[in-house]
Amino acid sequence: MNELQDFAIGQRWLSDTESELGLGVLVDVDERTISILFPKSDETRVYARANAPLSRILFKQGDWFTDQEGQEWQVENAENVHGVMRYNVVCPNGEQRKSMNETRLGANIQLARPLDRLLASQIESKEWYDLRIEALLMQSRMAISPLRGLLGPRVGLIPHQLYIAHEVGRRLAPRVLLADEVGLGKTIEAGLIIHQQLQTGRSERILILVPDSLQYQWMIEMRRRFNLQFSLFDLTRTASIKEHDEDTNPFLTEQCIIASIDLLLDHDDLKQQALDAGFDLLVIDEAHHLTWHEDPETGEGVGNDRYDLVAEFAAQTPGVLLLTATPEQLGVDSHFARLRLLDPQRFDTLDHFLDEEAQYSQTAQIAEVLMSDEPLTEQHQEILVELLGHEVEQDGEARYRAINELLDRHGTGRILFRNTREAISGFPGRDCIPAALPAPAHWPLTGKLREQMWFEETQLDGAWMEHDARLPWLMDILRKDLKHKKVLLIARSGPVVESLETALRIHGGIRTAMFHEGMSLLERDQAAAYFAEEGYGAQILLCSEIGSEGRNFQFASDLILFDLPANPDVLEQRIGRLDRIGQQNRIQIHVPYFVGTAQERMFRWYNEALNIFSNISPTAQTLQENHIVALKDCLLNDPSQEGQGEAFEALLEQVNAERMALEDELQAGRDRLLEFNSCRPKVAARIVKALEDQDEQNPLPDFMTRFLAATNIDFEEQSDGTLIVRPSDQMQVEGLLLDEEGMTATFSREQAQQREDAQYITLEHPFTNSIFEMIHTQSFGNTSVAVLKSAAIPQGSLMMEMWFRVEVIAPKVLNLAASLPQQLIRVLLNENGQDLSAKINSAMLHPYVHRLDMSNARQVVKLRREVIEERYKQAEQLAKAQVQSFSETARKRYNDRLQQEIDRLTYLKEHNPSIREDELERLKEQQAQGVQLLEQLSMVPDSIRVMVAMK
Ligand SMILES: Nc1ncnc2c1ncn2[C@@H]1O[C@H](COP(=O)(O)OP(=O)(O)OP(=O)(O)O)[C@@H](O)[C@H]1O
Repeated sequence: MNELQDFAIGQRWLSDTESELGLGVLVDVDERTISILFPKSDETRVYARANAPLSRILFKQGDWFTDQEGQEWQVENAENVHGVMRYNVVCPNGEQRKSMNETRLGANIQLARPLDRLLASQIESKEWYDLRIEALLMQSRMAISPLRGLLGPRVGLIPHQLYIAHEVGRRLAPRVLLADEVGLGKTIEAGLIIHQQLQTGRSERILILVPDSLQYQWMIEMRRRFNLQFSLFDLTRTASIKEHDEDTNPFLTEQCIIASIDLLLDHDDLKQQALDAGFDLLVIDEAHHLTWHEDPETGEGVGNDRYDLVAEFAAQTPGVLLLTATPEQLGVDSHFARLRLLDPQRFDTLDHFLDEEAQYSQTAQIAEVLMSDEPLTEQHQEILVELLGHEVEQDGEARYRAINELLDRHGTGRILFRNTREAISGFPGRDCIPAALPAPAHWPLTGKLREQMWFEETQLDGAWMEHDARLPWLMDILRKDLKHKKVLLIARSGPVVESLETALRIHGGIRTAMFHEGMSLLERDQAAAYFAEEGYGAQILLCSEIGSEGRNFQFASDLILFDLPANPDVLEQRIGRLDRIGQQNRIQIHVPYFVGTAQERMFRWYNEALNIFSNISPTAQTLQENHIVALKDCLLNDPSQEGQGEAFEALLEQVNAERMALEDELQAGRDRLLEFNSCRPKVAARIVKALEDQDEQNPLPDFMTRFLAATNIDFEEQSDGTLIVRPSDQMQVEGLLLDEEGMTATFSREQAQQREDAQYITLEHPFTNSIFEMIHTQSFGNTSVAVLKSAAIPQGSLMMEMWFRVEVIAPKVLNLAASLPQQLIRVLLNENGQDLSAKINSAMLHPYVHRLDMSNARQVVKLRREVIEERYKQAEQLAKAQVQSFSETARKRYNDRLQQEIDRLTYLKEHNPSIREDELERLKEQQAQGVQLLEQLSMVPDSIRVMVAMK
């Protein structure tokens, strides 16, 4: 078999990465894409023509194949007719000859049967055989592992993230709002979910829409941490695709795409094409920009353009992840509307939502009791009967189950995840360092708030700097206290940042970098990199407000707020650039303000009323909204005027008291419940432990070094434990994902996080997968003849070990293989046909098996051919019988597993309308389809080893 590059309809192709789909037929081809129908699994896939992971299947004279009716034929000769092969074939008894197109080939394809190879003296080395079996065993364990999709990512094991990933990543078509507080790892959670969805085949086409300033960061994060190659679609990219072919839909040329949401907002044609292309999973970052409100007059909902755009996509995409650290930033209306995007049936009207919110407190209170050691009183039991329909026993287990039941019925429980810093330890904390400066002589003390707060923004030429005390103050601290520090400065506007940067660089001789909306994306990323550079990098990065979202600057711990934003959530986003996972030091927040101006009052509002600098404040946004009118009054009016000063002091005091009361209330109430739902500590701890165990007992390092040595791939162990792996001229295998220039590899999670230049090699890394895939699809090590050193067995007699793979040909999305009791069957027979499979396992046999030189090995096969064939037939029969029982077990398991889920959802649906009807329907369909497909397991002979007993 070999590859032909020209495509023609009717050709047969096999997926390199998913051979279980069976043999596909090319059904459509155009300039950029090809479509392959896989009849066995009834799926059509569209691939980019340039890099389709497919192999053309061709047969040569003497090869055997099976046609669509299951009839076997041997090829006598073949000719190429307009790109499609026409085979002249003969049936096994030679009585019938005919000519048929390759289109008539059956979809089940068997590559290089091990027995045929063995009998043809194609004998492989003992090392290769051992490696093959180890790889198959690792792969089959992975297929049924609950950790699938969580092993590969280069991330630290952070419980709340793993909990969410585990909970959401396994869902079919997950639709959730990831709303952890700023900097707790929502991008990582989304990446973990995406990774699981892709690994298990639940999603294949993914679209990530982000603000344009975050596109590269997302692309890099997906590649660096998850080994996922997302393509960045901007105007240049889409235009260049269209240049080649006007009619191509660019969104069909790749499976995983990142684009700026503005690109689709500004270009209707692209938006339409993205909609037409269709995706399995949609991810929206910074989702607080999607806003919505109910028109008080008409009662109609009105969304902004972003909301409407996402609503269109969300309506036709099965999976949707929305990410925001500040879900209620723009009010409860928008929060409700975003939940409605995810589940329109459940969140039907705003009023209904508000009513329900009001009732959560009862649920929260009783959940609190259940979580504590407090005994359940009669009164508690009454509430529980009302909420759950039954009483709850006092023991821990029953209480835990009851909490789960409550959580399942809690309104947003299944779709909203919000972890807070309070619940997650390890953040070093923050200090506020105010700098009270004299106001410039003509600073406005009356008039518009905009001018009283940010007068510099009205002077685009930078003239304000001449009299602004913040500039000398800034130069001074950068030269003294912050001399050897990395400093992030954020101001609201681009022009202000530009003027400041020029002044610091030219007049202050300070190494600066800048980041604002007037710069190209590339320039911004370069600036961020210059700032991150140790040693010679910039001392200060000056950002406009766009730098306050999503970026990672936790290597710095000094933040200068050159001005204060109008909104507490925006302020939290700013601080969040530094106050993130990975921050090692207490964060120093420097806040200059002009004494006696609105700036001072704003500072005091944030500091004394909302207490936002020293702690993330979950109530700040709501409090500000509630007091916005009084606050505006106080900000606008000079406190030295009569009565104003007292009014402001009173407001600060009142709101501070309210804040503390509200925080106490939240503490006692609903947020604890939401927190518990967002991370159930026991479950999270179990996942972390399982991953730690896997890291500790990882079989991969040993396997990999032996594999590299056995296949002549160059590798060198470094003193720090990393490996440098390079392809060599003598390399004995093909098809591995290894670049010409090679790679630095590490197997250690810890090292992988420090050494980003090193590939983190895991069971899910593309390189490992390419080895497994090569083994799966090629004959690597699938025959072996060895010596069995044992005095207990008659000398010269044979023992045979044969492996068969059990495969389900089905759409990957059903994940049926996970229900098989095993994916491999091993049969061990002695020469007389005694079945020793159960008695002697591989590990027991291993120490007794030794190499046999090739010429003796060939002799053995030649002389003992009959016995070998006989035992092989027997093994096949034994394996077939097992496959039958596997099929029954798998059907029962699959059916039961889905039935449990269906029962749970049906039951919950009676109590909690947050269960979507289509979720239930989908499960039922999946159950029926899966059970049916599991009836037809196929058994593929994988490998064979003949052992000769010698002393
Ligand atoms: N499990 C992890 N292992 C290693 N690094 C992590 C992990 N989780 C988060 N980080 C790092 O912490 C920082 C914050 O993570 P991330 O950007 O995902 O947070 P976020 O919640 O999306 O932030 P924001 O609210 O600012 O958008 C990032 O630099 C990320 O790389």
